[in-house]
Amino acid sequence: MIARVIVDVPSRQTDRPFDYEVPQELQGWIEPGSRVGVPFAGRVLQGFVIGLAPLDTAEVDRSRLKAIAELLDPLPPLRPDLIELAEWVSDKYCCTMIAALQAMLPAALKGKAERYVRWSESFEANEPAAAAAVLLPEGMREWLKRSGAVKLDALRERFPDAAEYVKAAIRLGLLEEQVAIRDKVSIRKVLTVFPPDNVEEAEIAIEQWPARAAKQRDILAHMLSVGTSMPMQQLLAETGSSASVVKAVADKGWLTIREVETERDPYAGRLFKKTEPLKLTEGQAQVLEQIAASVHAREPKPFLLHGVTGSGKTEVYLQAIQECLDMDRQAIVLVPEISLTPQMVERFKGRFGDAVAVLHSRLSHGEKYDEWRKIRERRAQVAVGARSAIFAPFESIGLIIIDEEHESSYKQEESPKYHARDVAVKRARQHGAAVVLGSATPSLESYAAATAIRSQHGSGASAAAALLTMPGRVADRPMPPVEVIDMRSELQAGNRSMFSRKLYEELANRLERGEQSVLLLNRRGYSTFVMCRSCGYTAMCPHCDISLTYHQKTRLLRCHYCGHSEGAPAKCPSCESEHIRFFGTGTQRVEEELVKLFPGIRVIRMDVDTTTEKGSHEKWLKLFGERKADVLLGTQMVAKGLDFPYVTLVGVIAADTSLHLPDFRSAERTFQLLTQVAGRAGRHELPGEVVIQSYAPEHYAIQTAQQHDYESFVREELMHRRAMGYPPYCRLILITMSHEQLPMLTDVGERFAQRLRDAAGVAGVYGRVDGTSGPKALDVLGPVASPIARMKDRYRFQCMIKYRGNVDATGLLNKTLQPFLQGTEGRGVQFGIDVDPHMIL
Ligand SMILES: Nc1ncnc2c1ncn2[C@@H]1O[C@H](COP(=O)(O)OP(=O)(O)OP(=O)(O)O)[C@@H](O)[C@H]1O
Ligand SMILES: [Zn+2]
Ligand SMILES: [Zn+2]
Repeated sequence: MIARVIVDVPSRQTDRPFDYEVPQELQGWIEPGSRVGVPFAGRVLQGFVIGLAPLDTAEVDRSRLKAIAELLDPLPPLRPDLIELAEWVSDKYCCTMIAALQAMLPAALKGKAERYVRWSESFEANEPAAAAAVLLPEGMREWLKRSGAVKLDALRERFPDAAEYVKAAIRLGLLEEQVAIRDKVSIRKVLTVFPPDNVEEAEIAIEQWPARAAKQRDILAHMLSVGTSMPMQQLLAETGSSASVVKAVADKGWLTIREVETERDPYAGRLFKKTEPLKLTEGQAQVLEQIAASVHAREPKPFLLHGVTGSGKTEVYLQAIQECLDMDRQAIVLVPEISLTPQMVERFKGRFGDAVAVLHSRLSHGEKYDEWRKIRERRAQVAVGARSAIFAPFESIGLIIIDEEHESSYKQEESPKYHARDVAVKRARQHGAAVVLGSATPSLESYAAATAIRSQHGSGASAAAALLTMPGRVADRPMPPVEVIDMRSELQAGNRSMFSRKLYEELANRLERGEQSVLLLNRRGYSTFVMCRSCGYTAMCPHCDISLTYHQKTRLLRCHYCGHSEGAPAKCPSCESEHIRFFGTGTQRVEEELVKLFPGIRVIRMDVDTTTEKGSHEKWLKLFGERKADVLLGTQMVAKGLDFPYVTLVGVIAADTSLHLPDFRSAERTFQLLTQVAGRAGRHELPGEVVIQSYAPEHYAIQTAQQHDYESFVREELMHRRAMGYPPYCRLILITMSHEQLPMLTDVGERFAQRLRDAAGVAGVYGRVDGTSGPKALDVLGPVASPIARMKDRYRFQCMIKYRGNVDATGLLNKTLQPFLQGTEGRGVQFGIDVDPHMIL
């Protein structure tokens, strides 16, 4: 028997399966989806078996055929449907097969940690009947019970023919698989640092701290600004300091260090109040009926659920999931990373209890692995998670829900650059599952796919979807009235504050009435950079063409692309002026102004600076939910999914900053943001109100957001897209090329673009793509220097392929790129490909 193995070499040149012999002792253990170690170019590398075949079909001669060196897990971590899905992902997004496969697994399975297997006492206690049903080889049960966790290799050696039984027992939960031996204990001890009790004293101490011990001072300042305890490891990572410095501060009595027990189950011990299904409104019931019918019919049909903010989409999701579980099938719910708050988790755990597994990036590797195993071993039937949860290893998926489907975080920005929405539609087709894309502000792509626009122009991003709508809020609550304030006339009237008179007044009202406000500072396109006010000098990364970002807490300048960091200068390096300023996050300035205007106001500020620590995001929301603050002030992250009954005012400080970015989606993103944040007001009994401040109040994105008028926005926006030839009227592929030497790069770039044009010409599809061009066309724009023209000391160029949806552009690209790279023409130029890019900048 031979195995076809995708080996972990991240290069396009070796992106194909290699044949290996399956040694006698591993027969029965190895199946498609197994992870193995194989000899490759003189080393043993990790690989995935994607198929088995008879020995005589091997691509090389028997004498040169190498054997698989080791088996890494008792159960194959990948299911056959996921291997097929990986093939689709690698085709569609022009990425290597290995990148696609690895995207489907939890990080704990990527390393080469030892595998262990052990007897599960808890399972046996709960399900003796099932336990008895598994026929284990003579003596195995006793041996395992005696030995605790045993290495997979030891188990195989002792019971060479037990493959089938062991795998069945793991699937059933009778045996447990473990990554590393320390996983045996579910409680870990973590060295944790606690901030001082007396904050005022500590602040004074910081002021007077001797200058030569600046590192110690920084540690203490960091702990004060965080305000809660944190693991030592995390503190060191965040400050770049060393443990001895932290100990020195502790020795002086300002910090406490001790061991704290932590649970592996991130939600262990937390009680979720059981919720019962609500009686649906008529609108909800109609929508549910259609979704349920599709679930029952096992029809892989996507629905686009356009429901205004507060229309009760979540309750529809919950009841649709129930239908799916009743059929003994499983459900995946994707929510944007940022909305994956305890509030959100509670809604699902409250209804389905332990059947819910939660997957998100803030979990540790071990926690993620545990949640993943719950799914694979059928202990969980519902997976709630961010983007990558779309790969949850369920056996029989009946329903996939994507909440806030317009969110750009569903698009992965590193390879494989997949979009979870499109993967969901594909996976649903494999399983015969229904798909629900829900949003108050659907993306234009999805909306076009669900309406006639797509069929007219043959450019749909995903399969045609059926449109479902919930145009009103639950209990006939009104949408909040939105007032748009022209900030130009404020200035003319002599108001130089960042708050308009109206917003000031309304804030004062809320304070008086004890109600809460949400303030959004639209900061897309801004960053915290350093600029000299005398000469205009800005601090740039020496390796990348991009300004450095200032980090308040560590007082360091960092490059977001390569990680370079340096101390913030006290004097301008260019003109020696001392007027060098940190243009802070902006939210900080708003906070200062608020405190000045309303002495005693309680403000929670949420932005990148205050939410980097694990759990901080949740902490702030919890405080706000408990009404321990009057104002929740923040960036984009306050706009989503929040449902607080006492929020009656939403203010947007600067609505337009995102309007003028050189990105064809800027109007769409602005409309979405304004509509979402406006939707936070008046969701319960108390009526809400929204004030939007703008310097371009006549812009249609702002006008239509004011009217809560999604359809009008779409109509206007589609006109622009059509005229300019942008999605959904065409599709895009962004090709980024990089090299250390500029002349080499320009030369290769030109050649490659020409090669693509030639190939399109031969295929008979080469032509301009805009609103008026014919139905079958593909154009190649560029190459031009990328907006970030140099990164990590490499120059960057880009080409854009613009094409109609009925042209096989990825096929053409794959066919052109492979020989180009394998030949001599590529000359070390690195290619990055982004299909349906979201970041054009
Ligand atoms: N049938 C119902 N009866 C009573 N209350 C309901 C019903 N359905 C939903 N609700 C309540 O209405 C509020 C809004 O619902 P939900 O948060 O699901 O809205 P949504 O459509 O997801 O909004 P958004 O897009 O703004 O997140 C919630 O507090 C929810 O508990
Ligand atoms: Zn200067
Ligand atoms: Zn850099």
